[in-house]
This record gives sequence, structure tokens and C-alpha cells, in this order.
Amino acid sequence: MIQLDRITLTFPDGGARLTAVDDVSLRVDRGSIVGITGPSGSGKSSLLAVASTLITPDQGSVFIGDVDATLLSAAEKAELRRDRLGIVFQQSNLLSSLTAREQLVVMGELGGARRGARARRAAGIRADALLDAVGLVDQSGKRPAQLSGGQRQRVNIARALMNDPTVLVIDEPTSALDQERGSSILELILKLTVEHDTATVLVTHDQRLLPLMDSVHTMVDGVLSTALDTVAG
Ligand SMILES: Nc1ncnc2c1ncn2[C@@H]1O[C@H](COP(=O)(O)OP(=O)(O)OP(=O)(O)O)[C@@H](O)[C@H]1O
Repeated sequence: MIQLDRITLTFPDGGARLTAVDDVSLRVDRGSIVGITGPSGSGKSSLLAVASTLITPDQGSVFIGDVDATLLSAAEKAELRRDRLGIVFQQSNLLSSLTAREQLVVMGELGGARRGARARRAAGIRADALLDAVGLVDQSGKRPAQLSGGQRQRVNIARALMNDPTVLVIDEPTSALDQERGSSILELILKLTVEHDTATVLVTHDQRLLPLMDSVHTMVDGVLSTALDTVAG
């Protein structure tokens, strides 16, 4: 579960402050997916950065399960992200020298409490299962430059699941993709949300995807409102 309680985030703006996120509350339970949409510059990415514990808000709390991340040190937050959060952002951050499989294995080794050959084998087994789940088992030896945009997104999503997170935070998974590929990425995220029982928060401009989510919220000028309860919800 992830719960944002009355989050406000401001940035310096000349002599004043710009309110990017204005008193936003949101709860997402495990096994469900919540969509956030809204115009460019309305604060969606800022809200995700707070939800991911990458930015500390001016006010409010971020509960990941029963832990309030805003009370943790930087090192504790890094540990929380590694163990509990799967993060997929617009810039893919895949390492150009590693194959798809290696991107996942490295993440698994960072996350494991154990080290050594056994941990590496376990990470390899999980990486293969996840690459299979995202339909990339045949591409696992390829490097990012050898993959299509959609395939890279799938590697990102699989990598985000490596350490069995309880929360998945995803920014614009389909912006670079055509309609068919965009829908299939979202269907994949829906399937993985249920199978891996994650609380998934997904930001998208893509109106076609919204009816598939459990609920959808619209962000305008930093304020979040419930747009619609969808068919799925
Ligand atoms: N690091 C920063 N420093 C100063 N202002 C920022 C910073 N990051 C974002 N902003 C401002 O905060 C507001 C919200 O930006 P944000 O990126 O969250 O919007 P968004 O809804 O995600 O936009 P888009 O859909 O274009 O990605 C904007 O006015 C932006 O200029």
C-alpha cells in the first residue's frame, strides 16, 4: 500500500515559491492501479518523485506500508526504495553496456541481503522468469541499443519488479509508443499489478488507457481531483 497524506511540494521560483503539488492525498492498495492524468506542468512528475521518496515534500507524509518515508534518513530511504519500490521513469536509465538479462541481475544483486554465488543464481532465475513474463525471453542477450522502444520499456518494467516491490511507480510508460504497443504495455502493467500484488501508480497523457484502471485522478495546477471511477474500479 502507498498512501500520500496532504502532500505539498514547492520549488524556488525567482523570489517566490511555485507550488508544484498542492495538498494532495492519495491511497493505492496492493493489487490495484491508479492513473493520474492532467496537462503538462500540472505536477504529475513532481508527485511521483515524492511518492518514490526521491524528493521530500514541504508538508505531508508518504506511507509505504506502515513506514512514513518522510521521517527517514537519506540512507534509510535508499534502502526502502531498493526493497519496496519499483520505479519506472520516462528516461529509461538502462546501462548501455549490459544485456537485458544483466540489467535485471545487477538489480537483484543490489537488492539481495545475501551475496555470492547462490544469490547470483537466484537473481538469474528471477530475471529469466520476469523476462518471460514481459515477453522478452528471446531478447535477453541484447543490449539496449539493439532493442526497440517498447522492448526497452519492458526491460524497465521487468527490472522494477526484480526485488519484489510492494509499490510500482510508473511515469508515462507509453508516450514514445504507437497505439498498439502502448496498449500492450499497459495490459502488461495491469497483469503484473495483479500477479505481483503491487500498489501501482501510473502517470499518463494517454486517454485510451484510463478506462482500464481501477480509478483515475486528474491533476491541474498541483491539485488532484478524482476524475472518474472506471469500469474496472
Ligand atoms: N526541479 C524543479 N525546480 C523548479 N521547478 C520545477 C522543478 N521540477 C518541476 N518544476 C515545476 O513544477 C511544475 C510541475 O512540473 P511537473 O514536471 O511535475 O509537471 P508534469 O505534470 O509532470 O508535466 P509533464 O506532463 O510535462 O511531464 C512545473 O511548473 C515545473 O516547471
